[in-house]
Formats: sequence, structure tokens, C-alpha cells
Amino acid sequence: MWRRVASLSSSISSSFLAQTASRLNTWESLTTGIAQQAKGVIAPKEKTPFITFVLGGPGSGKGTQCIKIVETFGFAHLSAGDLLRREIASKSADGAMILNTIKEGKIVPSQVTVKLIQKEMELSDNHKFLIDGFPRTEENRVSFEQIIGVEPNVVLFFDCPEEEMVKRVLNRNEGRVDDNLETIKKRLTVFQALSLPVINYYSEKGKLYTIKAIGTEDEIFEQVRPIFAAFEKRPSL
Ligand SMILES: Nc1ncnc2c1ncn2[C@@H]1O[C@H](COP(=O)(O)OP(=O)(O)O)[C@@H](O)[C@H]1O
Ligand SMILES: O=c1ccn([C@@H]2O[C@H](COP(=O)(O)OP(=O)(O)O)[C@@H](O)[C@H]2O)c(=O)[nH]1
Ligand SMILES: [Mg+2]
Repeated sequence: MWRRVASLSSSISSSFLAQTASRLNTWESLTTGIAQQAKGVIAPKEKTPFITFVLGGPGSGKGTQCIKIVETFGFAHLSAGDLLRREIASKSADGAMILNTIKEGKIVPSQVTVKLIQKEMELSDNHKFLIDGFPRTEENRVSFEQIIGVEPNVVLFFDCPEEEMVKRVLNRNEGRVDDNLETIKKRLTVFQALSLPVINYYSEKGKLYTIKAIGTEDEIFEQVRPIFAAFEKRPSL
């Protein structure tokens, strides 16, 4: 519970802790639990987070495959889109802006999305995260790195033909304001222009795993499974 660590840390006035925390980046200061250990409240050091970004166009099957990854490998699933829709439903200050942005198929300002993701990560007891549908732009990516202070271990790209994505989204039937032909066209343009550069960035970094996202859900998962199975053998996961 990284949020609890953070709040305890702020209540400790020792200059050693203050100096140490300021030298650490945000993530480290949240995760090391220095403050708690100094007080003897806890506790073992938290595990290093293992972060997977799940990318792909609208309807490529990100959410569907995330459910299977959670079931098989025990990750926490953080869907950026779901977090934003929750903000709309809760009528928060940003709700109206988020709704308009989603209707237009555009991208919500990075700070808003990263803050929501950060909150969920802090609240989670898990150290393995699937971040679904984020980052969608280079600006999103940089903002995550700056605010959270870590990079993903793995980036999955569900590569699906546009025609198939459109068909799936129009049949999704979840009552979403953006599941209509007009918005899908805009989202596909945004995906090509803003999201593909992020995918290329991770490809160049050697972190990208491309999945051919056509076939049955189970067939697609058989491409995903070995990726995490290999990481499970390593001490980092
Ligand atoms: N392999 C598949 N074949 C056919 N339909 C699929 C497949 N995977 C997912 N779907 C369906 O397509 C729609 C979009 O899938 P979803 O997981 O929501 O995609 P995304 O999160 O990438 O937008 C959903 O209705 C889902 O049930
Ligand atoms: O990091 C994100 C994730 C989502 N969205 C907005 O939320 C919409 C729906 O995203 P979601 O991931 O739920 O869609 P999916 O790709 O799963 O269909 C996107 O089109 C964007 O308008 C955003 O602005 N930033
Ligand atoms: Mg989705």
C-alpha cells in the first residue's frame, strides 16, 4: 500500500529521512518504505514493481486479453479508459472535460490520466501491473516516466487490422459514447498519428512484444502466455 507509506513518510520529521527522500525519485520514495522501517511499523521492503503497458488500436482486444493475463499470471489490471470513465461517473471536476475528450476520440491531458494511474498503483497491494490503453502519446509516456519515475518492463502491442477493429468496436455493446463509427474513425487517426510513435519507441528499446491480434481470444492468448511465462522464471516477477 504505497499511499500509506507516503502519508507516514510525510509525518516523520527526521532530517535524514527528508534528505534521503528528496534524493530518491517519486517512485523510490513511495516504494522503499524507509519511513516505516525507521519507525519499526513494518515491514519488509516492497517488491520492485513490474510494469506492462498494453497497447493497440481501439477494439484490438487489449481489455479482453488483460482479463486472461490477470487470471493466469496474477497482475493488477489498470485500464486507463476505465479510470477515466469512472471519473466521469463520479462527476469529478474533470468529468465534463474527460467526457468531451472521449466523445471526440482525443487524448485526455497526461497529468489527469497519470494521476489516476498513480493513485491506483499506490492503493494496490500487487506489484505487477497491467496498464491497459496507456500511454497513447509520446507526451503520455514522458509524463508517466517523470511522475511515476519508472519505465515499463514489458510493452505488448495488439496488432489488428483496422477493418476488424471497427467491426469489434461496433459490436462491443457496452453503451460507450465512443463506440460509434464517427468517433472510431477519429480514434483510428489518433492511433496512427500519436500512438504508433510510442509503439515504435518501445520497439527500438527492445521492450516491445507484438501480438497478431486476429483469431479467437484463446488463440491470441497463446501468443501472450509465453511472454509472461518466461518472465515468471526470473526473480524480477
Ligand atoms: N479475438 C477476438 N475475436 C473477436 N472479438 C473479440 C476478440 N477479442 C475481443 N473481442 C471483442 O471485441 C470487442 C473489443 O475488445 P476489447 O477487449 O474491449 O478491445 P480494446 O480494449 O482493445 O478496445 C469486445 O466486444 C470483445 O468482446
Ligand atoms: O490514456 C488514455 C486512455 C484513454 N483515453 C481516452 O479514453 C478513450 C477510451 O479508451 P479505452 O482504452 O477505454 O478504449 P479502447 O482502446 O479499449 O477501446 C480513448 O479513445 C481516449 O479518448 C485517454 O485519453 N488517455
Ligand atoms: Mg479497452
